[in-house]
This record gives sequence, structure tokens and C-alpha cells, in this order.
Amino acid sequence: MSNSYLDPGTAALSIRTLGKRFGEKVAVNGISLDVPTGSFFGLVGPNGAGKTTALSMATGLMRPDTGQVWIHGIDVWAEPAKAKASLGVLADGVRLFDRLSGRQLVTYSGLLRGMDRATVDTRTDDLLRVLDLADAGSKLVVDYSAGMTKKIALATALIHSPRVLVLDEPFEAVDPVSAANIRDILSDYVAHGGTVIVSSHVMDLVQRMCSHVAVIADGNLLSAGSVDEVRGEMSLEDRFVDLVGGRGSNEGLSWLHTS
Ligand SMILES: Nc1ncnc2c1ncn2[C@@H]1O[C@H](COP(=O)(O)OP(=O)(O)OP(=O)(O)O)[C@@H](O)[C@H]1O
Repeated sequence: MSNSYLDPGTAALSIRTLGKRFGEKVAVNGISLDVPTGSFFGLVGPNGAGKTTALSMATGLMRPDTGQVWIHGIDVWAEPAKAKASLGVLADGVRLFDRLSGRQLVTYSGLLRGMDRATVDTRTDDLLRVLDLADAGSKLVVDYSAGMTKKIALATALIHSPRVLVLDEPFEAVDPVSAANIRDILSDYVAHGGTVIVSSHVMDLVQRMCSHVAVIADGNLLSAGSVDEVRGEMSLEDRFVDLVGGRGSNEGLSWLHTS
């Protein structure tokens, strides 16, 4: 892994020695990482690796124990309002105001960002249409399926056209057609200068979709760079298993045999 870091002013997201512990558990162990502007950046790691914790600290949702984060050169924890103005976040497990309809929730997010009503209405229509939620727009979010909830949360992250999008598991529970639509939206967004950071467990998706990737396990950054740099001659999936280890621990479930 390269140790030459970008200037936090030129990177879309810069992280330095970011750390968090919960009691005895070190969830994120002093990670430093740059996400180049205009990249489609995948963050991968096994369950419990520290992805959600790292992304929560990077987006101003959870205060780090150590380290600093900049979004386009703005210190997230020193100037949170300014940094968050250029950020769209799809957080994992954060509750939405689910007693609003999908349309009301997206509208509320736009108005909260200080956008004018006419622009909010037009963009809300566009987002509901491309995310295949137009018919569900007047339904309460509490009655949405898991995939629909994911998509409406994505709409709230996109409405203000942020410079940087941070999406924790955006494809989880989403059907293949909607996932393809979301991929198209994100690729188009990157082609027009935006930066996307996604966490995912689906290596094949990350290899096809992302330009860059970082692998974390047990709170440590194991590898980061362009997808081709990180995977070398291997598939990203094989490289991931190679870096992270842990295969073979399913031996010995003899009680699971049915014959
Ligand atoms: N609020 C919390 N209190 C205590 N421990 C926590 C808390 N949040 C996370 N952890 C622990 O920190 C570690 C990292 O968790 P985190 O949710 O960041 O992992 P992850 O990589 O996002 O995992 P997954 O892929 O399963 O979603 C885990 O061991 C988890 O149990």
C-alpha cells in the first residue's frame, strides 16, 4: 500500500489516524486513507470490520476518539455544517422519519438543505421515478419493504446534489432492476465529477463498479488503491479472501448432515 497521501484539499475525503474503541473493542484502529475526487470508491471488509464505524465518523455522525477527517478540505469535526453541505449520506441502520410518506420525506430533506420548493418538487418527482417509487410516493415509509426503504433513503441523500456521496450498503435488499438503476445513477454522477464511496460485501459488484477500493479487517486498513492495484492478477474476491483469511472455519458441522 502506498504511504504517499494526497493533500486533504484535493481529495474528496481524507482520513488521518481515525480511531474508535467501544470499551475493550477497537472498532477502528487509526486508519488513514484518501478518496480521490471523481473516484467510485469501494470500502470492503468482513462483518464487524469497522466499515460502518469508520463511515459514521467520516460523515460527522459519530465522534472519533482520535484522528481527523476532511471533505474537500473542510474539517468535518471542526466545521460540521460546512462539511455536511457537500455531503450526501445513506447511513446503515439510522432511523428515518417513517411516519412521513416517501414523497414527504424526500421533500423534507430538500427543504432542510435550504433548497427552494419548486426545485425540491421537480427533483423529488425525478428521484421517485428513477427509483421506481412513483406509485409508492404517498405511502408511509413505515409500510415500505426493506429495499424500498433503502431507495427512499438514497433519494434523501441525493436531493441536494452533493459533491460527495457516502453510501453504506446501498444495494442490500434492493432488487436487481432497482440495483441496476442505482448503479446507472451513481456512474452518471461520477462521470459528471461527483465522488461516490460505497461499502459493500459484494466483491464482484465492487470490482465491476468501482475505480478504487480499500480493504479493512478488524479495524485495520489492509490495502487501498485502484481496484487493479489492489487485486493484482487475482479477482477482487480471491484477493479479499487472501488478505482477510478466515476460510475453512466452517469445518466440523457434522450435525448439519441430513443423511
Ligand atoms: N455502538 C457500539 N457499541 C459497541 N460495539 C460496537 C458499536 N458499534 C460497533 N461496535 C463493534 O465495533 C466493531 C465494528 O463494527 P461495524 O458495525 O463498524 O462493522 P462493519 O464492518 O460495518 O460490519 P458489517 O459488515 O457486519 O455491517 C464490531 O465488533 C462491533 O461489534
